[in-house]
Amino acid sequence: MSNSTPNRRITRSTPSTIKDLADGLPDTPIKQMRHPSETSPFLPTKLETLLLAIYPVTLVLGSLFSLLAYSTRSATSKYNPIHQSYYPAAGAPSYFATKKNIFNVYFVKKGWFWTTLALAAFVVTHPSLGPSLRPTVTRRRVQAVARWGVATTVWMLVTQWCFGPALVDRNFKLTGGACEIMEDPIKRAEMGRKQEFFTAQACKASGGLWKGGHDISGHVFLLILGSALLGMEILPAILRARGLNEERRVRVGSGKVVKTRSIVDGTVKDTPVPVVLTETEEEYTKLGIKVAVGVVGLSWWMLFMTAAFFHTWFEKFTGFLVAFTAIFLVYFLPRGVPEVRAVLGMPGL
Ligand SMILES: CCCCC/C=C\C/C=C\C/C=C\C/C=C\CCCC(=O)SCCNC(=O)CCNC(=O)[C@H](O)C(C)(C)COP(=O)(O)O
Ligand SMILES: Nc1ncnc2c1ncn2[C@@H]1O[C@H](COP(=O)(O)O)[C@@H](OP(=O)(O)O)[C@H]1O
Repeated sequence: MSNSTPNRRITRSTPSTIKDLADGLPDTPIKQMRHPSETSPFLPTKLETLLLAIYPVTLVLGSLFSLLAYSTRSATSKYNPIHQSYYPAAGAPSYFATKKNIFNVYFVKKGWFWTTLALAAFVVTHPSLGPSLRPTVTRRRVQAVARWGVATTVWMLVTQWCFGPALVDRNFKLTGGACEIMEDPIKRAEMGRKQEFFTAQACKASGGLWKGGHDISGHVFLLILGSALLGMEILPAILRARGLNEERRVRVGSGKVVKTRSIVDGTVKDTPVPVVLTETEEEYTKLGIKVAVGVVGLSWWMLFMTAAFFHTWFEKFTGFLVAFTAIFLVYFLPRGVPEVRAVLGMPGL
């Protein structure tokens, strides 16, 4: 990747904004006011920070709602930490506080499928990745699938299978958890060797109680990771369609940090080339984005419901932390490490 052409910001002769002025100054107080993402490519831009902040805010508001709302205080059932829900379900404060609610059963419990479907719709229709609805293999499509592959691997290791039980189950056992029927020696003998590595799913399916350990919220993890993945993928397309400025920065081969909008086809350019879309491409742009926004919206609502009616504060916090680690790996690490970016790329770049 060439970086011999200087960045547009550096070549501009007359400063027109306070930020331009600050860029030309040594370490002055104005310069110190710069957003952290302007100095480290690993950090989210102002807009990304604002959007990602929705997650912790939702978790806090949902948890506060469960403490303060009349419906939860007056419910005939109380929150039961072993069942991780209001128990018995018949006295739950809301339809959304029951595990069998239709959105939980068909949307969250199949959440990775819906995330994959929405991403696939965006990848095959959006003109910024390749010709709409044509099976052409482009670099951007391959890299989008690679990012999905890394996120899917993390999702699988955390919630499904990690060379045996998933990480959430291993963590539960490591922190002192066990399946209650395993404590009965007769039942334990009946189960045999196959189920020695017990998982939450196997425990609950055998009528046991999965209790005692720390249970990272799988729902919080999945809903944040899936919706942030879709959000991060479509954000550059939305910004471009609205003619808004792109503020992401990346470290290039020489070690210099440049704005992504000055990179065109892997080369640092003086003037970004404007994107012109045909009418059909615009239609597909809208369709791919609408599907993704729909899945992101429903994920947000279910995250709010999970925060309000399920889990303890700490279980939600660890679910959030694991999801944000995965988001950092897939979307922020490549900005600062050109070698990782060569494989995973970046949405819209
Ligand atoms: C970028 C495009 C992707 C490329 C994919 C390749 C081709 C795609 C072509 C078409 C796409 C159409 C369909 C997608 C087909 C296959 C890929 C999907 C793979 C899956 O994800 S299928 C598995 C679905 N399962 C889930 O989603 C389960 C989600 N549930 C959980 O993770 C857990 O239940 C939990 C975290 C919600 C918590 O569990 P509990 O503790 O409550 O039990
Ligand atoms: N928003 C939501 N709606 C319904 N059930 C939810 C939920 N969030 C969490 N749960 C339930 O709470 C339990 C713990 O979830 P998790 O650890 O995935 O966050 C799971 O119970 P089950 O495993 O009995 O279905 C899950 O279905």
